[in-house]
Amino acid sequence: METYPIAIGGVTRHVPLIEPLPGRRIPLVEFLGDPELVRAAAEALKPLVPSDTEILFTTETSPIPLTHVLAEALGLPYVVARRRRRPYMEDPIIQEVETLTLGVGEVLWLDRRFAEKLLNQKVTLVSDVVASGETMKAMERVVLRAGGHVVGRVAAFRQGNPSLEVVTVAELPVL
Ligand SMILES: Nc1ncnc2[nH]cnc12
Repeated sequence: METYPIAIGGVTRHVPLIEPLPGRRIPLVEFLGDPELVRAAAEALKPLVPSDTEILFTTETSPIPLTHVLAEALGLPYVVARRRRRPYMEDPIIQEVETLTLGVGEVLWLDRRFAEKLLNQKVTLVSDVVASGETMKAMERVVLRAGGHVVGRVAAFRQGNPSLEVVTVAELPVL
């Protein structure tokens, strides 16, 4: 399989090049199962999180370890939006995502007991890769609908030109 070198915080990985849509090849970032890469990215992101942040907000799945390590380093709690409905969810916030970066339509689900943690809180959104920006936009909608305030948006990697302002550490090419 063809690979591409990505680097963040002094750590390099040779990751698969995938073609989610014809004619558009992207390096596939994967934080799951890679504590060294997660730690390097979290260290690099830490100073970029606004200092008035009270809670972090992310989505399944790859950004979870990154957000966990970042939350620990900052001493902050975090909340995770799911990408599927879970049977135990009560009165969840359901938010559509208009994303085609990975070739799939998405929906974010946030159980009410976690939505309540965002109420009146200053929230920073955390992602692994921001490409179109549509996932971040949907995350922002979830926070607003939960009664929180977005004070920051951070992602480890930027790819192309996201449609909203996001602070990132490193750049990924679209090949
Ligand atoms: N290149 C990428 N790797 C992993 N997740 C992504 N989400 C959007 N772009 C991605």
